[in-house]
Amino acid sequence: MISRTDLRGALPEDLRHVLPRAELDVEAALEKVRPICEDVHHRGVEAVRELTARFDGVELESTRVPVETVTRALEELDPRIRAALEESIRRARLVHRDQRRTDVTTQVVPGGTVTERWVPVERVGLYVPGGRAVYPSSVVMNVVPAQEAGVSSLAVTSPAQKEFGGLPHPTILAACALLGVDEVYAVGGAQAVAMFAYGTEECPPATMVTGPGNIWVAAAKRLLKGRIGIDSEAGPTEIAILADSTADPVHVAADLISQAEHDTIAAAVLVTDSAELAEAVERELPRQVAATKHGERVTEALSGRQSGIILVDDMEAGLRVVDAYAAEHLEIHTADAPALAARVRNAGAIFVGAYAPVSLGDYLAGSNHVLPTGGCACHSSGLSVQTFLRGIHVVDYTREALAGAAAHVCVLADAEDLPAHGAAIRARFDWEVPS
Ligand SMILES: NC(=O)c1ccc[n+]([C@@H]2O[C@H](COP(=O)([O-])OP(=O)(O)OC[C@H]3O[C@@H](n4cnc5c(N)ncnc54)[C@H](O)[C@@H]3O)[C@@H](O)[C@H]2O)c1
Ligand SMILES: N[C@H](CO)Cc1c[nH]c[nH+]1
Ligand SMILES: [Zn+2]
Repeated sequence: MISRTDLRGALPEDLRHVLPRAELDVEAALEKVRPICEDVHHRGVEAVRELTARFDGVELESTRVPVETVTRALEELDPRIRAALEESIRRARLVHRDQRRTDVTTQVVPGGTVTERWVPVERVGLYVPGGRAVYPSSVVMNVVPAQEAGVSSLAVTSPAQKEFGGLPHPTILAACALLGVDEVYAVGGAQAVAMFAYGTEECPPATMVTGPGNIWVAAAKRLLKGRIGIDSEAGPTEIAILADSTADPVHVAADLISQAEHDTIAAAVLVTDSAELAEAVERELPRQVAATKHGERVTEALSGRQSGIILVDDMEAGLRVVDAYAAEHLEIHTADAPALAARVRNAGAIFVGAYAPVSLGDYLAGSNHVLPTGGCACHSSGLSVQTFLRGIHVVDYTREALAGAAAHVCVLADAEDLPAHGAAIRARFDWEVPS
């Protein structure tokens, strides 16, 4: 069900070949999504409708969900789901509120200051997945940081669902209403990203698109980045677990399965220095998979090349492996988990010890679950308030402060053979700026 690679005795230099990502990677998907995005660019809403019919089997009359439908979804929401969503929102707000930035003014010289002013982007399109599973929790994870950042125009999009009359799943609509978002579209996949990038007759363009999605959504974000701002490439889910002999194989197997459940190309990786744990997890996986609802999907994900158990000599080697892999989620199940966690350099989010499973972070830890995948965790962060902010430097110098910098500016301008830069300084003074 899951492959095992023994790296004991020799850890190869290039760990990327040991831990390949899914066969169908974002780069390969780019060629498929390019014509989709071009079609939306040139034909607008007509193309979005046709693509929705092709990929989601729904003939949309309008891509926009009526506001009354969004409001009604909340009225009809199961009170237990409402209570859980409210608690999820409350905890996420606590964490994301603390991420807000204050403007900082630095006095560089008397009369010369630089202020970093934090300004939210104007309009964001928030993607909420809805293909194999539905993700009201991703409404919370997208909307809360955008709101805390002060974004004034928020639109949510999620795939049209055949069984719900071509609307996104009602719990997704209810979560939007709970958070005060009433601009919602029934569009999924690459065409949704293109809709926000170019705008259509029914959806004004956005400055930025964020949110998780499958390989097609991640590829569209990579393709249109620049035309529109994006967060990280939050594609097919990954979990890596770094564990020693103290780990409980039942917990480890359950957590691997919990994330394999997302997608047939989800990745579940165990890195351990304990052959006994590896064997116990190998025995435990089929037992738990047999009892899980999405067993077929989980089996495909676990048996894919992107998943596996890696045996290493010790935790030092284990750390090198997980850092090279840069997982979206990294769980640490070891004797001194906090100390080891503090040494990890590359991961979207780290879950410390036996009582912080990824499932907690998916819904209720207060942390954000929109996280970088495909190795992007070595250079990108998960979704946060910062994602929606731009730091603008405001430069304010008096005549005297400029005079104090003039000679150095002119020397550097000459050194770069850009004399007009120096001339712009000289033009402000009636004395000759020495060069
Ligand atoms: N990294 C993260 O933060 C994070 C968080 C939550 C979920 N996820 C991931 O999000 C993904 C959700 O995927 P999903 O499929 O359930 O929903 P999704 O909404 O991402 O994708 C569904 C859409 O994909 C499009 N599509 C389907 N097949 C296609 C094809 N062959 N060609 C082009 N477009 C196609 C359809 O238009 C459909 O609307 C999973 O991979 C999950 O692991 C990631
Ligand atoms: N594990 C996903 C992030 O990759 C997030 C999620 C939402 N719902 C359940 N799980
Ligand atoms: Zn999950």
